[in-house]
Amino acid sequence: MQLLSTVGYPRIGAQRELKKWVESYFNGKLSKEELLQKAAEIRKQHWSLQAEKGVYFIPSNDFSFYDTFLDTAFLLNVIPDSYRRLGLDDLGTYFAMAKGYQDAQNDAKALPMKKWFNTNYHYMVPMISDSTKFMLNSRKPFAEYVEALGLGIKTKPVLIGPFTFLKLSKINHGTKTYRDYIEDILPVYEQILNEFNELKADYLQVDEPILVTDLTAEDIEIFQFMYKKLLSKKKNVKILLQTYFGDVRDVYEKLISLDFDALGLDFVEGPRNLELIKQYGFPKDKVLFVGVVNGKNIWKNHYSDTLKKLDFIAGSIEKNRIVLNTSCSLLHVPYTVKNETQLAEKYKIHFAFAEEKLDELMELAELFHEQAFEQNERYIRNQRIIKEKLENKEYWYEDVRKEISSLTESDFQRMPSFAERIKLQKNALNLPLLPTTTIGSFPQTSEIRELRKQYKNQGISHEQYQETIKQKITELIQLQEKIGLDVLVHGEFERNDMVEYFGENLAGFLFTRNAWVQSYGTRCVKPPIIFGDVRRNKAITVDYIDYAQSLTSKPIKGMLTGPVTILNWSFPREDLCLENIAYQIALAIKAEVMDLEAKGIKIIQIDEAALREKLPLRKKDWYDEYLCWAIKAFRLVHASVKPHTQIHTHMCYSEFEDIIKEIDDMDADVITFEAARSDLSIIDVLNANHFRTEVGPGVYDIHSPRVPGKEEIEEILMKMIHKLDLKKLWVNPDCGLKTRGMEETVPSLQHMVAAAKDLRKKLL
Ligand SMILES: CN1c2c(nc(N)[nH]c2=O)NC[C@@H]1CNc1ccc(C(=O)N[C@@H](CCC(=O)N[C@@H](CCC(=O)N[C@@H](CCC(=O)O)C(=O)O)C(=O)O)C(=O)O)cc1
Ligand SMILES: N[C@@H](CCS)C(=O)O
Ligand SMILES: [Zn+2]
Repeated sequence: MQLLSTVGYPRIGAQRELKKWVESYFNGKLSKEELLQKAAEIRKQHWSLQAEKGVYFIPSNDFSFYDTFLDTAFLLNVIPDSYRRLGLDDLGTYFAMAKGYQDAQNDAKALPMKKWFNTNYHYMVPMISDSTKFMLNSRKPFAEYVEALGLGIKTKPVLIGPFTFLKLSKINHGTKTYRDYIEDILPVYEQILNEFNELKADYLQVDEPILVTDLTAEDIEIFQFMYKKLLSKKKNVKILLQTYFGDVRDVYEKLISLDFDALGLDFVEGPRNLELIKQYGFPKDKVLFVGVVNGKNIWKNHYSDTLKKLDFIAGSIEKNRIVLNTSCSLLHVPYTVKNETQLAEKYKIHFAFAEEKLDELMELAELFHEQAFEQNERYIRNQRIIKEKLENKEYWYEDVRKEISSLTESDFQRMPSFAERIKLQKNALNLPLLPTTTIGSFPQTSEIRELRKQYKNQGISHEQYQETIKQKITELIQLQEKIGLDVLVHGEFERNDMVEYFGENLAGFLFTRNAWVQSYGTRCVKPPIIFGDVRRNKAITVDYIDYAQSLTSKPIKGMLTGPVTILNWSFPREDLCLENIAYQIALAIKAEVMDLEAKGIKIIQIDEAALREKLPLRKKDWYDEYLCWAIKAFRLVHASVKPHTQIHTHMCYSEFEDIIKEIDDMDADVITFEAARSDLSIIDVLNANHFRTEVGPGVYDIHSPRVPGKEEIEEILMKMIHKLDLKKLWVNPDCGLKTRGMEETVPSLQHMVAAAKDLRKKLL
């Protein structure tokens, strides 16, 4: 029988228990001992479930209180002095790195956070400097291995590999590169290997996902050097080199020649891995962990397609050296379909969340071994469900399809040119120099969330809900006027999430009650599911935004989420063309834009927070596979507005260096984005590329409760002014304020407005 494996399992709990416990610990409502105890209980549940479902290679050390990359930094003692100096206990230091720490004496910023490859998960970026002393600083991987053994479960401990760790860390030293830390990091990994050897672990999973990205000749040489050295110290514990999110074309030949015991390859996002096996073969002394169950999407596995892949692989490798695996960690999918009690069975049959994916592994193993698998009832059922999905006409909109097929170039081209319309907009808006604004959301207090819960559970009527939201909007308009902001927002109080909310209000989407996925730390998202064609049947945001504008003479910025972001933060159908889905969503959001404009809204922001995220991991695919339609989808949304309507967009992450021209080509009038957490490096990029669009690089980081001082913001603005055209500069935070409390939001915005006002005086 085929052995089964998972790369990792979700850890937040089926009802987000871990998130709630950690937050209770932050609020002082749960003691450290209670938190540790509850964490052990949830780990036990995950291990036991996987054992029950027949998984042989069950991961351990995939659990984390915040992020496994941060755990690795902590394990390797990559802890900057600024956190050590706080004198906190281990857990306190760990959370200070995650969230920042501020008290009367101390002010430590959180570590930077970045997107984990092309997912909506964020990892904490370790900071390596000359004072970093690599050494074993935590017992976590060993303790969890022993904990599982105590339950009678022998796990496969999981570690981020040294190569990926160094490549994704920030080296805080002018001249040094990651290469300079190889000799420091390897002895710690050697020690880890030795300890697992002493603990008699069978297999250690070492994750090196960076191998699926473009590597230079130097990278490859370093990778080889590191593993030759490390593997030469290997004893009994076997090493599984695990990759995911793509293929390993740059290093496959090296991987098969190194002394790994097993390789883990992704055959969902890395179809080219099949060709590599065919072309170069697969050594007789290794085991192949075959990632065929998609760890990133929630659609049922297409057994017939998967069995074809497995058959192909079995042409080069005997079945007893093949382990059936998930394509990546199941961290990126929700827990179980079972908890979707409000979703009709006719939809649910199409989904496999983490728990159901374990069943899929088991069924695939059975089918893989059967000569006559086509007669197996599991196979027949799977074929029937897939067919039903393809033929389903419930969300099939001929009008939308027709509109898309008749689009011409002019539908993507806004007129007149940027230079002409920006003048008209400046006259119409009459804003001061360095206009101040926010990104859209204001604190989502527990009061608002509780209100929405009541509404969803039919505890209050639609009118009561709407009334209270409008009350909140009224208070927020007054607050923003008092703070002195120039362009106001309605606060997004009616939205559970910037994507899920639109999914709930567009035909073609399904939404869930419990399908939570971790985004960062304790923060989760519930991606809507794109089930068919997308259409806007009714206006979505117009009523609230129109109401907000009726309360003030200052401009209200109408707030929408863009098509690429809605697509990227949903679970799209795997059998439909992404470009087409993006255009369908674009037409729906365009209708919303036109309605807002008709109501007299002068500024409309179309957030494309996730545009950068799904850029293919291989540079050569960037344009043809993605940007060519992603940029067009955005342009389609706003191409028809009047010249004096100002279009803003927002992106949370500043790693735009290589696609800066394409971002300018989105043809927005203003773009706001994250900058504070990335040392304002984006400013040089904008400067060097003569960026045309007006810009609002964030002046403070909203991911931490830390309140920035007025002088600090002024200093940041001065740096921006030195490099960017003063007349094109906006002043705003990095991102929306939904995760913050009012207590820090108000002083932060007051400082921001005061800094802008002071500078205006100085500069005029
Ligand atoms: C900008 N970001 C976003 C990303 N992806 C998205 N889909 N959306 C984003 O905004 N990716 C990149 C970043 C990630 N950033 C964040 C920031 C904040 C969160 C977050 O706060 N998530 C919330 C859940 C939000 C939500 O859906 N809330 C619902 C349900 C609220 C709830 O839990 N209700 C309780 C009752 C009330 C209570 O006790 O508070 C319940 O049902 O029991 C809502 O508001 O209605 C989180 O809690 O994690 C995510 C990503
Ligand atoms: N308008 C959204 C963008 C977040 S990326 C917000 O302010 O939360
Ligand atoms: Zn943002």
